[in-house]
Amino acid sequence: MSTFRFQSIKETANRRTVEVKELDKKSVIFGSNVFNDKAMRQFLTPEAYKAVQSAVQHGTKIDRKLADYIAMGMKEWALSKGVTHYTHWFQPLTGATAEKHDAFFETSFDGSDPVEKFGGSQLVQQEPDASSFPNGGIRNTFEARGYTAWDPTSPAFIFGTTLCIPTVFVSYTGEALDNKAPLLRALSAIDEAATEVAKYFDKNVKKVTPTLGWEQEYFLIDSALAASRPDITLTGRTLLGHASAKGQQLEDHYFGSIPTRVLNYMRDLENECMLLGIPVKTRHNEVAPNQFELAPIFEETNLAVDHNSLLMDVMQKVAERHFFKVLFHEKPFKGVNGSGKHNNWSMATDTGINLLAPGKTPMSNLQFLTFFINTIKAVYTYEELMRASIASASNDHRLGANEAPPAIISVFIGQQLTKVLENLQKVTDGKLSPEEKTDLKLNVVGKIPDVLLDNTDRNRTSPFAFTGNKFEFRAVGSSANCAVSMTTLNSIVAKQLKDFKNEVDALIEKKGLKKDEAIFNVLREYIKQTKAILFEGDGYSDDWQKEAAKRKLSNFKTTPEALKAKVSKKAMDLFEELGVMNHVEVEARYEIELEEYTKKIQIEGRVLGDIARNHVIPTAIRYQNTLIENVKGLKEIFGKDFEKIAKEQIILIKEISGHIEGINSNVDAMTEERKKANNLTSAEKMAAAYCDKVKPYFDVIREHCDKLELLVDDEIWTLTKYRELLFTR
Ligand SMILES: NC(=O)CC[C@H](N)C(=O)O
Repeated sequence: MSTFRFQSIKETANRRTVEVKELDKKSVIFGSNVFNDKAMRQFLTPEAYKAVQSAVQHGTKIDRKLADYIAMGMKEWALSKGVTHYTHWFQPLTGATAEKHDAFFETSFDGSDPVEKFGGSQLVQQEPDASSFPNGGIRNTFEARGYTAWDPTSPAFIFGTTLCIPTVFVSYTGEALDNKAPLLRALSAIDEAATEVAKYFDKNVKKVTPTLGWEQEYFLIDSALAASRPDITLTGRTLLGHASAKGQQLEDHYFGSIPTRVLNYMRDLENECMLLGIPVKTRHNEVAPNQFELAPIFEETNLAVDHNSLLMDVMQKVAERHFFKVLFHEKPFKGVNGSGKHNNWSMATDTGINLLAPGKTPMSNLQFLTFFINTIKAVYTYEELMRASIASASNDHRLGANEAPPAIISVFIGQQLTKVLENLQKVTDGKLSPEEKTDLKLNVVGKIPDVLLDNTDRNRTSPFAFTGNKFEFRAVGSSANCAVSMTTLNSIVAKQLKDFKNEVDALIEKKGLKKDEAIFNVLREYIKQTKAILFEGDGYSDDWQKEAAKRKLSNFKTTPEALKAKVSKKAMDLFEELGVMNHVEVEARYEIELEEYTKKIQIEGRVLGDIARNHVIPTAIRYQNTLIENVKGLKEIFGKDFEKIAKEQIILIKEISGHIEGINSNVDAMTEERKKANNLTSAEKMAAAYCDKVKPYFDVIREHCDKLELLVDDEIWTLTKYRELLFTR
């Protein structure tokens, strides 16, 4: 009997739900562990409070003395909540979060004067010895050390007994070594560009804030079952396993009643989120068995990104209390839905207007159309960069099936807006007659209903869908740090809005057009130019693949191919012009992502070889020996008639040998390809070799293993099966 598998199943079957401590109402506990406005007013001097506010709102610098006062207040607040340590909390280019805790506690060298200390210098800047994080050559090239610097726009928070201070991670020469610094620069670029355009419609606008509401999909697997699978433990996904007879075909899990054990986990998690100020709102069962989703209320993008990164960490920690393991991988199980992290994005003005929501007047609708069409134009111009921004080894498995968008980037806008764009396209070139203006006001911009048909989920195959008052970037993967896709999206729209402003101003100045005439003229041209990116149909159909090729849209199915757009001249120019990243920072990220891809496939290859040889083959041989014994016995009893009686067993014995041979020869061939790939010197070539030469063996090896799973006696099969992983909760 394969003890580990059955022990795990038994352990899971005996699980009790873990009780969750009831806390006060959400509105009462929300943000209790955040150094938010309320805490700041209580613990900071008025000058210190003002300094933080001004840094948050206007990006002003905080002087050293005030930093000392802020640190003091922060420490007092933290100590009042039983905190012992502090850490600069940052997001290195591993995609995860990083922290190194230091105690407040200090003594003099002879052990006297023990005291809790935390000064402005510790708050503002730290130099973690973080030399082992990926840096893509930045730090070697410049021999620069890295340091973390306080980001006052994202408030400090307490997790456990540690005060966490959100920071950027940069080298002494100024290059960003993390995901947050470029994001902050992109957010500032779009603020500047969008504010200028918004001023066409309302002179009072002083700031535009991009907003983000992510939806986090995930799988929840019992921790004992997860631990029984080396592939889940080491790669976050199953590398083999025959499909369960029942999967998601009955659609009985989606939005179904949430299993009690899971619900308790969710409640516990939500309590933690409330304390941390993460405004989680929605929870439900997703489509695949054991798949779930959690979504917050949208927030300012920097905060939303921090909250998502923090959440992923908290989710795993809370899961341990409930004997679950969270799988964030985009495709942990073959044949059922994968997990996305749909990024709902919009822009809001400091006057309280959502720039992607239609308004009540023709002018506010023209404002909406301006931002709407500019976003479409940005995606059209930079579709390859958008694809690159969501590329990863794990997302490659998800794209193109089971309600995840294909690798071709397109924009879905729905019928109503398609018609509006068709009409706008007919606007006269140059000056407009009074009749035409009235007609436009009444019948085009005046006809956009203030509540657009909610298109959410209407087209699940669209990578970038307009959903009534925001765009939903559906292609983002569940394990991704949203900073990467959000840096790209906000940068491309910033650049587009800058160009738009220049074009409109030129028409006003040089051709003497009125402001609204100029806007109509530029938008008309954009509509004509960007048609290729609009697509309303089935993203999975072969017709779309052909049609997209005709429209010259990119269709990069794998990460190494897709990533190339990141270092194209077009991308470098974009990021450099906006001051988001210089070419060193862009190239470093490209290199890091290629290396990450290579390493992930390398690890998967090794794990698969190991499981196939050390679990599957020995088990298959054990079963084959039983069959051989059986055949021998039959021969002993039945003599020459045994062949007829043992016919099926003999076929099975041969079949098993065939699969064993299939596994062995392909694992050997895969290992050979890995060796060859490892000898390549460029990161680009190595990633391509792992993708094109090594990875194709995964399916072949898996096929043999999965066939054997069906043949071999269930009692001795060592690997926990799909039906057990997906249906035991
Ligand atoms: N219901 C849904 O929206 C499913 C989305 C799907 N899980 C994805 O990969 O994006």
